[in-house]
This record gives sequence, C-alpha cells and structure tokens, in this order.
Amino acid sequence: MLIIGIAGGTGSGKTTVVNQIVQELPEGEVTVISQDSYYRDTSHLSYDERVKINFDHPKSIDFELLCEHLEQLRRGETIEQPVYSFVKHNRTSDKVITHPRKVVIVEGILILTHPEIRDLFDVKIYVHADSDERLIRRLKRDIAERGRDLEEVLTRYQTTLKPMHQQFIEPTKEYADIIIPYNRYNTVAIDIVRSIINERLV
Ligand SMILES: Nc1ncnc2c1ncn2[C@@H]1O[C@H](COP(=O)(O)OP(=O)(O)O)[C@@H](O)[C@H]1O
Ligand SMILES: Nc1ccn([C@@H]2O[C@H](COP(=O)(O)O)[C@@H](O)[C@H]2O)c(=O)n1
Repeated sequence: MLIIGIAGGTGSGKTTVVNQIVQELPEGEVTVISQDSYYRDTSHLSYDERVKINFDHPKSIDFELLCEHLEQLRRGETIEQPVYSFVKHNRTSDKVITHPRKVVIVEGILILTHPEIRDLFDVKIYVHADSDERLIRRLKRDIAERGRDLEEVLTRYQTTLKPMHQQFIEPTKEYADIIIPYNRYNTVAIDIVRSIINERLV
C-alpha cells in the first residue's frame, strides 16, 4: 500500500489536486480520506457554541481516530469513515464504508502537524497558493457550498484561520517531499504525482 499525504492551507487546492490525481487512475485502486471527516464530534455543544470553535487548530481534529483508521487500512481492514457537515459544524450520523486500496490519499490542512500520522505517509505533498488567492477561493467556495456569508468568512479568517495557518500549517511545508505551486492549475505537477502512483500500481 502507498499512503500519500496532501497538506496545504485552506483554499490552496488540495481537494482539486486529489480529484485530478484520482481521475486518471484505475477505478478501485485508490481511496481518499479527508481530514475534514475527522473534526471532533461536538454533539454535546449547542450550534452557537460550535460556531465559535477554532477549526484551524490541531486540537479540533480527532487525530487518534484518524491514526487508528490509517493503521487499520494498512493492515487490510475496512473502516467506517465519519461524515462531516460544514453547515451544522458537526459530524452527521452517516458513515462511509472505506475499503483498503493499493493507494490511499489523505488530504487536509493539518495532517503534517501530527508526527505519528506524518510517519505513516510514503509521500508527503504540500499544495501552495498565495494567501490572497486562498482567501478569494475560500470566500467563493464557502458562500456557494458551505452555507456561509462574507462576514463569517472574513471574521474567521482574521481571528483564527490566518494566525493558525502561520503557526501550524505553513511550517509543515518543511516536511514535504514535493511542493506543488497552485496559484494556477498545475497539470505538470499532477502528472508527476500520477506517475509516482502508477509506478507503484504495476
Ligand atoms: N488553481 C486554481 N485556480 C482557481 N480556482 C481554484 C484552483 N484550485 C482550486 N480552485 C477552486 O478554489 C476552491 C477551493 O479549492 P479546494 O480544492 O476546495 O481547496 P482546499 O481543498 O485546499 O481547501 C474551489 O472552489 C476550487 O474549485
Ligand atoms: N465547521 C467547520 C469546520 C472547518 N471549517 C474550515 O474548514 C477549513 C479546512 O477545510 P478545507 O477543505 O478548506 O481545507 C479550515 O480552514 C476551517 O476553518 C469551517 O469553516 N467550519
């Protein structure tokens, strides 16, 4: 099994990169795990309390469960991946049955901050886009897809997102084997990652 970790700030293009990598690969050979699915269960909190959570701090992620699931996949076991709702700021009651595959891609802003999880990755990738580009993308995406408004995105950006990015996320670039510049779509970089995966699949 080849486990690839793809980190990078919010809006850098991690999900887009993963989709482009997976598109051309043989169906049934790759599985994708999103760190977002592993935000901690906050059912004990009210909606108003959940809104105030700092979702860009490592402690907001259930890394213990993510680590356990990756170990299980590596042992050839099937896992039940949680499903997260950005609208409710909480896990839903759904689960996605996820089978082990030859290639496992894990993507998320904070995945390279956790030493044990970092050690599980055979290839570590960091997707880079400038902060103004990321903020513009985040604004458009969160308003269109995550039930947010301009005020919510900008407040979160100033209060937690930007400081957490500088403190926790950007420094993990040093752990990356490959840094993908993604201010624009980068098909050459995607082809390089695909060829690394294809080598493993033969
Ligand atoms: N290179 C790019 N140029 C323009 N828009 C992009 C680019 N990459 C991603 N996007 C768009 O920006 C938004 C955030 O991208 P996404 O892949 O969800 O980022 P991440 O997973 O890192 O938060 C999405 O709406 C996506 O379509
Ligand atoms: N309830 C939540 C949970 C997380 N976020 C934000 O999501 C970002 C990480 O996801 P990406 O797909 O953008 O990498 C992170 O920056 C959190 O602020 C949220 O807004 N609401």
